[in-house]
Amino acid sequence: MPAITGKDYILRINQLKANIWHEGKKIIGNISEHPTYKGAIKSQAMLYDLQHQEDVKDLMTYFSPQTGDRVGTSFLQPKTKEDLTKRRKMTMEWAKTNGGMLGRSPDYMNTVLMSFAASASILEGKENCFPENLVHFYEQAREQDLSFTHTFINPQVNRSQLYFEDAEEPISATIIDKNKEGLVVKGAKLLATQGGMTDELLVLSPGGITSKANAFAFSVPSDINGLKFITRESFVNGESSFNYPLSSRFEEIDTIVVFDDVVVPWERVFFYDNLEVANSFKNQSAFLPFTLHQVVCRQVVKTKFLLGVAQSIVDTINISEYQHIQEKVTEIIVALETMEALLTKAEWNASIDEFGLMRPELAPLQVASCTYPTVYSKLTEIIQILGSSGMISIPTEKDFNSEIRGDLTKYLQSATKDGKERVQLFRLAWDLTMSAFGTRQTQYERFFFGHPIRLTSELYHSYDKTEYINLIHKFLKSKG
Ligand SMILES: Cc1cc2nc3c(=O)[nH]c(=O)nc-3n(C[C@H](O)[C@H](O)[C@H](O)COP(=O)(O)OP(=O)(O)OC[C@H]3O[C@@H](n4cnc5c(N)ncnc54)[C@H](O)[C@@H]3O)c2cc1C
Repeated sequence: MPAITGKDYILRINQLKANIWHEGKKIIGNISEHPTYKGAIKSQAMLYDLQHQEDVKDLMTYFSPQTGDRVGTSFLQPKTKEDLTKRRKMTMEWAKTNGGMLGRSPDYMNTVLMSFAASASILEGKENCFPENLVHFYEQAREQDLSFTHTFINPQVNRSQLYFEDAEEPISATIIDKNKEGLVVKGAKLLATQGGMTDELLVLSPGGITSKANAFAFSVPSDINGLKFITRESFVNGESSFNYPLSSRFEEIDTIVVFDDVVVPWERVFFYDNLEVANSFKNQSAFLPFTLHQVVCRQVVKTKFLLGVAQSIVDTINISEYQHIQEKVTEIIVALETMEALLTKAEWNASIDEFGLMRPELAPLQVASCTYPTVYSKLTEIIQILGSSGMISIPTEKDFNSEIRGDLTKYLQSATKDGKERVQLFRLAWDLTMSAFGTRQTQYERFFFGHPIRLTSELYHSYDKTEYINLIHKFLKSKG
């Protein structure tokens, strides 16, 4: 099956019947109709529909090298700068439909898989490694347009560097047995965003592991025997897009993943029991530059969304004459231009890598990923400050449909909008920055790619500083 439509996606996800636990109960019935999942599933379905929309289908798809069918552009292994540009435009096209709020739109994980498969040669000849499984699985995912979530973080039991898990039964997902069908895995992983609403779950060991039993990479269908998703509390307060413009549409539920003796079929195993590979594959592969490229594209779109909300508030209550307001909006402009400049530099300096991919320059993308986790929370704070009490005086759609409508329309009017239009804007600003959905977005941007401190440390170690050291040596030797 080539690039799917939204209907295909919904049908497949409903058929899966993954084992999902929500508020103490197992979800029974169609997941696409469940109040917590339905908004995000519908929004994700719209992304798949774009792959078939006449005016953008050439951007959203390309012709499979295997079948000649149209397949999703996020699976494209870029060989030229044009390919890389196409990938950027595709990600931005998808992100525009949700203001960058869907952190795990399918292009994120498709990019992860694409980059891993392109780097499969790293695994060749290494113990307990199956590069051919990885390549074959990528091809299958591309041809069937499979959707993915992933999980790699172990439960937050004890993060001391000296901690070694020695519980009787595994807490972190662990290989407890091997048989002729595959690996037997027991334990848990935190966390999987969109858990239960994707075809597949890609499972990887986190960096810095010390036990072979925790060293693995594989993918399993979301409904495989023994796999359980446990959701957090839902942040969907209702279906009204007036009241909850973002959470009603883009709530990507986060889940804890439990493996109860899950048998991972051998053909789905990419590597296991190999500490050296588990701790190095991610960074040696093309994962970082390509995944960060997708991430920064989405974050640029998200920053534009924030800027649009901020300036709309400024115009609506007419506060643009104040210098500190100008300074605050300018801070968002600076963030946007900085992120775009970093993205442009990464693409400008792209070059063919050892896997034959047109790889964007890594350092500017790393800089973006070190910057955004701290900048994003400042940007949301700016919106809270601009909106002030307006973020609180936000009656609901029901109020506007009641007999007090007249009061609200009159007393909540603004310089440029009637009461209802003004409240609609402020409800958006609230859902973006203050609701449970909004604060989760902030936590997501802080942590979804790992600890900010680890990201800075990685940049420190990978950044080539030789030229600058030589400059100083030369300077010190020179005479005035
Ligand atoms: C909204 C959201 C969605 C997510 N979605 C996914 C997903 O879909 N799939 C997935 O696999 N992961 C996901 N994650 C997990 C994410 O990758 C982790 O949050 C991140 O890697 C940090 O790990 P942790 O949360 O376990 O924090 P911890 O490691 O427990 O850190 C807690 C605190 O201690 C500090 N700390 C811990 N160890 C060290 C150290 N060695 N050096 C310095 N400081 C340290 C951290 O900086 C942090 O401040 C998601 C996270 C969030 C918040």
